[in-house]
Amino acid sequence: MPRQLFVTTALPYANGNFHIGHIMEYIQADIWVRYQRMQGNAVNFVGADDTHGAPIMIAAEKAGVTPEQFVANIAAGRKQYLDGFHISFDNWHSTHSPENTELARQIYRDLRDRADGSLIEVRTIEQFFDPEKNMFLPDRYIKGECPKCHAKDQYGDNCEVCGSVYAPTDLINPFSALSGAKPELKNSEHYFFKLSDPRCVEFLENWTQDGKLQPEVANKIKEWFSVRNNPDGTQSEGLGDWDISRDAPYFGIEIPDAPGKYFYVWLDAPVGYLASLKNWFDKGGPKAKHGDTRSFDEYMAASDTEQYHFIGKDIVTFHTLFWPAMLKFSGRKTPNNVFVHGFLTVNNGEKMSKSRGTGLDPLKYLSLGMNAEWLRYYLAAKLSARNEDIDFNAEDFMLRVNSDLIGKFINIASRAAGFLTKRFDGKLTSNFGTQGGALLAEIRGASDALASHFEAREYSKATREVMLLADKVNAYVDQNKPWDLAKDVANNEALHQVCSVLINAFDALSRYLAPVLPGLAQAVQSFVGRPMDTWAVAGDVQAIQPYQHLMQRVTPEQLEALFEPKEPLAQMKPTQAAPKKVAKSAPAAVPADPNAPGGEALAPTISIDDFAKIDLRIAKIVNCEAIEGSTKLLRLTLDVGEKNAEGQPTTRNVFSGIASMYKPEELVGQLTVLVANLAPRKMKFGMSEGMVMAASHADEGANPGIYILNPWPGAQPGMRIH
Ligand SMILES: Nc1ncnc2c1ncn2[C@@H]1O[C@H](COP(=O)(O)OP(=O)(O)OP(=O)(O)O)[C@@H](O)[C@H]1O
Ligand SMILES: [Zn+2]
Repeated sequence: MPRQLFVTTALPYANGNFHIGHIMEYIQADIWVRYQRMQGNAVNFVGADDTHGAPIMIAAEKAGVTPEQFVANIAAGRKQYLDGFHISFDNWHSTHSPENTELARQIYRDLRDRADGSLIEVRTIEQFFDPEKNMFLPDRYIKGECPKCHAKDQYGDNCEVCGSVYAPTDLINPFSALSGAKPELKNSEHYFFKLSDPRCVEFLENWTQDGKLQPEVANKIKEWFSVRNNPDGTQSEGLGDWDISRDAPYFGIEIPDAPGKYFYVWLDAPVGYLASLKNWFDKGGPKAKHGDTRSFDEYMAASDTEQYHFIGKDIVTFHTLFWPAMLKFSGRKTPNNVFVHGFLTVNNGEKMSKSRGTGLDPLKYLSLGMNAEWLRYYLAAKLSARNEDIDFNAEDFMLRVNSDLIGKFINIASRAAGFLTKRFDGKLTSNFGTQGGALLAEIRGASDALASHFEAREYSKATREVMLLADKVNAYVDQNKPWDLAKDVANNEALHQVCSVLINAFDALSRYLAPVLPGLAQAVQSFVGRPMDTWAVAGDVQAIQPYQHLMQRVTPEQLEALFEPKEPLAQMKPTQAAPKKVAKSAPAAVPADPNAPGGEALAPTISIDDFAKIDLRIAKIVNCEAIEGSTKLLRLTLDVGEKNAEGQPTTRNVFSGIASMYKPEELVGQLTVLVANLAPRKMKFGMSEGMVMAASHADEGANPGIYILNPWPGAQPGMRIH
């Protein structure tokens, strides 16, 4: 009987595009799903955008669009990433959908209306309210002075300077980060899920400690149940009740029979797993895919349906406490397991960040022509079932792809295929000889061990095992030297034998790696003429098609380009002959067009959201110096109205290619315009922390000159330009 598997990845928050951390999670889940499908199991693998909550509402307002439009724009960008990295979701949906609204409300009603006593309670709480914006403020939109170390401009829940944790009401001189107004304390009725109820505590203690979770995860959770003394002298209570409501205005799902109250985004986010699955069932997906004619409700009620969630370590509480309790006490099936992974860092620990735009840009990776399967293989080689961080290291990446994946594995096929095609019409023999027969038996005998590694998400063990087998195959090649055998037709039979062993070995190893390398597996399927999408295939390869190159090596230039920061325009100009390396990464050169304004055609239309991504600020040039060793650059010291944690004013260092036009002393004291959120860039003379805007003609030969912008008097450093 095939297993019935319902598999999800964490729903990405729709406030930005995917970063490489998301892609890692999807690759981890996709490998598992593909392995299960190869075993003949019926998998429904779904994802969705997590769309609700204050951050999205506020981001949409800033961008000048409705929240619906905002999340629709993000959704429209998802496909290119998922297709690009061969992520085989069956369905992608949204938490802003009729299915999710209906399911979230039903789960809530079921919790509220329990015959053995409601698990929902309404309580009045005191909260900060922004009188200008007319809304209650989420913790992260309240700022003020830290009550412990008195650092200014700290968030409402914790201090980034001294690390202490407090309530927003403890802040000294609090202000709204949205309007700057002084927030007022106001009462509001909130809805709570009574997780501290003995029914919930007992259930969760058992659910989290019965051995299904990863041991390190289960141990961490254990702490949350017990009353304990904190280092700062306070006492933690054990499992507390969970505040599941927010007041209007809020982008979310309205709570039934509670006008003006919305579900907190984390209440309806995991329900999105079910919503996406329901949407997939309602569209007839499972019927078309595995002949499953059941309804969504029937599927979820069936005792053999297994439910698994792949998530990152930052969202364990939601998935191992709140989510199972919501499901259990609304009378639904609880997850069979939650698989937790660590974070991906890039080049020795640099943490991924949406806002700073650091790390490894997945779309840039693809646009450089880098093979998605290199990344899938590399991550597989590092991923285990443990909740631990892994690092993407460029050198290690090149080594594993070029030496292991291509050098040890792919090359097996190319070493044998030519002889078979030229000398034996592509036909293989099943007479493998003693040594070859033993080698193949060993490789084929590894099938169960490899299967259990994939099942247990021990991908690094699986890839290591495959590479050890590949080493044995390569040792066999070196001993039997097909290129020597080919020199004398008297050795024809031996040559045929050796090459047939190699292709059969390659066939088996390709199948073992098929969950990791689905694109390669498809190419190998045509090459060896038998399926690569089932785990077990009996018999031997009979014949091959002429060999076509299966995979390129990764080049140092590709990796260099991948991590090269983008070149800001004004820093480049005026440059007659830019060094080659710089030119390569510069924005696509615009051909001079004498008829177009300024000598270059207008760039394609952008939306107001695109524009909103660029943060332009008024900057005061407080100092300006020529740079020894550069005839083009000036070093500007800019005041953009910024302060450090201690409240001291800070300045920025920016280089600008305007030395041909301005003397440093003429610029000191002037106001100008800075692109303030451009990623900092390391230049020969130091870090450049932004870009000063300047105008120039595309045809520098005929229209030389570069002119910086100068706002009208009255503008103050730090003002945003809209
Ligand atoms: N660097 C990372 N490595 C691996 N997984 C990550 C990384 N960053 C986030 N994730 C995972 O991505 C999933 C979805 O996260 P989400 O979209 O909320 O992204 P996020 O980067 O945490 O952004 P935000 O701060 O906006 O919530 C979660 O399972 C999270 O653990
Ligand atoms: Zn502090």
